[in-house]
Amino acid sequence: MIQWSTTEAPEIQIGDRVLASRYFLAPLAGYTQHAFRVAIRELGGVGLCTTDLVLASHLLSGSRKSKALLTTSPADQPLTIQIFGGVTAELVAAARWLDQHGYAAVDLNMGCPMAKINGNGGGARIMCSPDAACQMVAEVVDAVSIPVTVKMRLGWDRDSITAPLLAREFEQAGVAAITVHGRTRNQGFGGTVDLEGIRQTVEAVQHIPVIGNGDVCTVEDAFRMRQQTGCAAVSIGRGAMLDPWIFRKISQVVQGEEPVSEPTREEQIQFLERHFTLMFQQHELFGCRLIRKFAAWYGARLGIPEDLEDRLRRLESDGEFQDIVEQIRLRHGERESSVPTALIKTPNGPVERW
Ligand SMILES: Cc1cc2nc3c(=O)[nH]c(=O)nc-3n(C[C@H](O)[C@H](O)[C@H](O)COP(=O)(O)O)c2cc1C
Repeated sequence: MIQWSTTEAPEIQIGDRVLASRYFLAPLAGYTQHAFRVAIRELGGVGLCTTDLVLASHLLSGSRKSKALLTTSPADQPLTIQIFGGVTAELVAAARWLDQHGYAAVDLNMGCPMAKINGNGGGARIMCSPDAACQMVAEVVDAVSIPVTVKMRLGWDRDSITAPLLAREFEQAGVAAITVHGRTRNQGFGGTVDLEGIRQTVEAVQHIPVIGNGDVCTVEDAFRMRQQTGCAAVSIGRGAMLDPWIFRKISQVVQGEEPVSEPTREEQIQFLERHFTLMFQQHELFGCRLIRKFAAWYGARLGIPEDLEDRLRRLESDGEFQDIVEQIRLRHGERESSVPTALIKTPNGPVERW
């Protein structure tokens, strides 16, 4: 077990917000909707959640999809809204709209590697034009009174590592914090995270918190990220779907409550039920479709037998869900494989095709 100093304050300040924990849920488009955020917050230890990325022009036109992504509740705080787009005027207008409608913070996506996002001029593509990126960020910061943060990768490729330079410039422009996923755009989700690259970004700024991100799947990974990079906080994406209790466990270690407790069998089943209930409350029958993609992430961790994981992946109705849960209660842990099915599911193949 990697030890962690218990003398450090557990909370962190980003702009005018004081967050109770330094361990955040990273945005995962298609997964980190309201239902997942609330279900995971209820387990404890989450300092901040961020929405899936919302296209600025869709937010402004009030599209149904963007409204669903902006859905929040008192149980879903603190929350940051992430926007993206290649047109500065749209990003400025979207950030202003969020400010005027009571949202507490806005995050600009400069990290997404997907072709359709980069084709819009958004996502990681922006990092290729540092002057334009700085201008864009400065205009958004100047337009709002809420904290503006930026999520980025280390750069476009190995020969173009721009994160440290951009972080320094963004701090000057008034950005409140920066999250760095320790991979380049061309790495996609392959290879390993470059902790040295994150460290260089941490060292490039003067005061603002840098949040380290990438491949944190255990409590040890989280503390290693902090020790080796010096980052002020850690954001966890896929690791939270593979183990929704990761934040609670980190918080137990931070508070000196070792050994950390693993969720009981009943807690695991109740988590699945809670996530589904929240999803169904918001989306009704469509919630069944949305919960399907979690099956591959949850199966191994929640002790779901493979055949029931497969049924969850094809879920059609509330009644069927109740039946599956009843079966899981009877057959919890009866699995051939303890490797989560989802671990082979991140984008692969030539990067141009994503
Ligand atoms: C399915 C999926 C969807 C993602 N969606 C977003 C997104 O909407 N916004 C964003 O900034 N990053 C997004 N990311 C990147 C993650 O936030 C994170 O940077 C990356 O997965 C590395 O962290 P992890 O290893 O903890 O998952 C996504 C990643 C995945 C796998």
